[in-house]
Amino acid sequence: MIVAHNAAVSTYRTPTHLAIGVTHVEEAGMTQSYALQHARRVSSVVDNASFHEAAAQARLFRSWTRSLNTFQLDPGNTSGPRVISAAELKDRRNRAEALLRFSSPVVERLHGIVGKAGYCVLVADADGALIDFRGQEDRRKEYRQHGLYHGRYFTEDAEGTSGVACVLADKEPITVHTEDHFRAAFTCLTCTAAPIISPAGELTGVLDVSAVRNSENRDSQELIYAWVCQAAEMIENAYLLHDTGHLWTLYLHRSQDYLSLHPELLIAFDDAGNIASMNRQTRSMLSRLYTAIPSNVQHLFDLNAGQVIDLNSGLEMFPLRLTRGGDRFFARLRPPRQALRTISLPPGHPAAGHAEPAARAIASDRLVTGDPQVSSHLARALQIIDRRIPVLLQGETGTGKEAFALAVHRGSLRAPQPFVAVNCAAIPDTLIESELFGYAEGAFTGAKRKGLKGKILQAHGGTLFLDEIGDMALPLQTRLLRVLAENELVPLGSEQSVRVDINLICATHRDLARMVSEGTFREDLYYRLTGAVFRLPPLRDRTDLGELVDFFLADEAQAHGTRSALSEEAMACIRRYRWPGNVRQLRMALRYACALAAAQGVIVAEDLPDYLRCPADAAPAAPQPANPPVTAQAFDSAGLRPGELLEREHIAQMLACHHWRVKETAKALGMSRATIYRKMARYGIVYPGSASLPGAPPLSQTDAQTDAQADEAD
Ligand SMILES: Nc1ncnc2c1ncn2[C@@H]1O[C@H](COP(=O)(O)OP(=O)(O)OP(=O)(O)O)[C@@H](O)[C@H]1O
Repeated sequence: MIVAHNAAVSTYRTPTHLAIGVTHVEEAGMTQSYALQHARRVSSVVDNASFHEAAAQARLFRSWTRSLNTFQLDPGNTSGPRVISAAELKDRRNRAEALLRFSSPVVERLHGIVGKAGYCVLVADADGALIDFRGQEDRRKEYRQHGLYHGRYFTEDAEGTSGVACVLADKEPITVHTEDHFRAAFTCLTCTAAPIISPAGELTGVLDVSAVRNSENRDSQELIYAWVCQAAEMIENAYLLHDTGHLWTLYLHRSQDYLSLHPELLIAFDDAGNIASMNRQTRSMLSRLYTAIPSNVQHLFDLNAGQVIDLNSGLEMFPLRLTRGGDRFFARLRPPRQALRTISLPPGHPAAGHAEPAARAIASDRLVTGDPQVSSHLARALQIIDRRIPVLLQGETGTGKEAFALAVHRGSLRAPQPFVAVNCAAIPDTLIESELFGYAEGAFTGAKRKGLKGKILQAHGGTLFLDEIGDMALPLQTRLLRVLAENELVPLGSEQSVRVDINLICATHRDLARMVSEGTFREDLYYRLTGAVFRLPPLRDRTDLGELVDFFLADEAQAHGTRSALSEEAMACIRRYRWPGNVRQLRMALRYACALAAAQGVIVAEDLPDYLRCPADAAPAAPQPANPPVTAQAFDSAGLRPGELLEREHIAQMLACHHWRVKETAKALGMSRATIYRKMARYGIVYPGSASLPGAPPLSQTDAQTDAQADEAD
């Protein structure tokens, strides 16, 4: 940072209340006389209104005038910009998480283009605080010394004219080249900045590309100017596309080749054609054509929303002509995301009043939420997830706890960051510690040479999903508690703690409260995990079975190219069954049926798995598997809850259907082999005619590990 050593009284006109002097900074190579000279020039220009009237120059002149007259700043001041505290920077970055999420990849790319030429790339928030920085490693010190670093604060009222300050004032891009800066401290900088406007039309940030001691003239910045404007537009478009996922979005370009790569125009509208949002290019083009920009697509294209949607059906691209001006475009229409439509709650629903803005509600297009209980849970989870409230999901096996957790992650601000899922029951106790916490180089014999980054650290910045948390051993619970309390972890064999920042979602089918009272689950951890608790209903209680069936049939069709329909008889079988394996079992059953029915295209009852087939005239209330598990009657039901009893029954059925081959059963159930072994041990499911599990003892560390590895390889 620039350090002021000395002060000398200047002779130029100074703001009346300031007993100013020119501080000179030898480290920055700036002399006192230079600062004085600059200050005189600024004063004289403002006093004599002698700036050129070119648009940008006029903006600079206005900014100089405000800096000198309104804010009473000293143009001869050579000290650096105000630096905000680390805590304030963190807070600002948190508040601008959405902006950073969309700007980060673009900033990275832009830096890849301009970095080697000596430019750094910065993002300022809407108040002018620099919250993101990319610069060449070997120039960092220099950038920092001149205020081009995160944590610096560039507002016009404090630092006078600068690229960021001008954009904040006028919401227009600008290049502020060397002596265009108001304060002498910044005249060695060349800054080109552009606004980043949110889909709601508000200024949310500023993208800035700057260099120190750029020897080129101002015209040389034209290319940088074009890049910065284009990059800012890319950020805005990404923001808009994310924000309007619940709407129809038209992508338009004059050339069909560029339509997918880089659409010129983006217009988002609802089912009635009301335009909810458009990108900057659309806005500027339409404002040239209309005095007031039309509010419905019908006025733009002479086609109502329904006709535009019809044009799109079955076509990847279609032509569209603007009514006014007659420009022709190639168009693509993105339909609203399904999840958003299914999770919108009816007015009067307890969660409806608190609905977040639509963009936040985009949870996933991979989760069926037609059941009101599921949709209400999802809406609430999305409302709290960005507030660092840990979520606990409860529900029987296969009810979609992991799918739900993933949807919540995808609808959170952390969506671009990793989602890391760990099944605490599937990893042997002896391995789970290193899996979760990682270990340092050479931590123990057999450790990987370079150490291992544990799952918790892999989830840094994103979401960690701990499935079957009730199966975590007490010592590990203690370690996890420490991580959650301190936001730090120490990998095995390391002495250094590492900071971690995660959203935590846990799941269990166990009764954690009961485990706490029995002393098998730590009470303090229980309260840490249960910021919000959602119980996912079993499939037999869900009202959206039909939607789930459609969803899985569509999924199969997409994977295999042929769409199968369900006969009424087959659907009746599906409706009658109790689904102990829940949504997972339904998915696998439909996959099986689609494979058998592939040729004829209609799934009949005979195509369904044995356990599902039931004659229409003898619909059983309880499952009557074609191949009943030999050992079912040997189960000890003591201590198992209804959901667990069903799961036990389901796994036993599936094992019997698959001739007790664990690998195939695991595949059919969509579980890992290690999980099947665990569940067999837990529920006391034994191989027919045997007192132990099939094959070698499955729960030995090596076998379960080998199975887990094999599952990963599968
Ligand atoms: N609402 C849903 N919409 C679409 N697919 C779903 C839904 N719920 C579950 N699934 C699918 O069902 C399968 C099982 O779901 P998932 O693994 O999330 O269940 P789970 O409750 O976590 O199971 P477990 O308790 O055994 O860990 C997955 O393939 C998942 O994608």
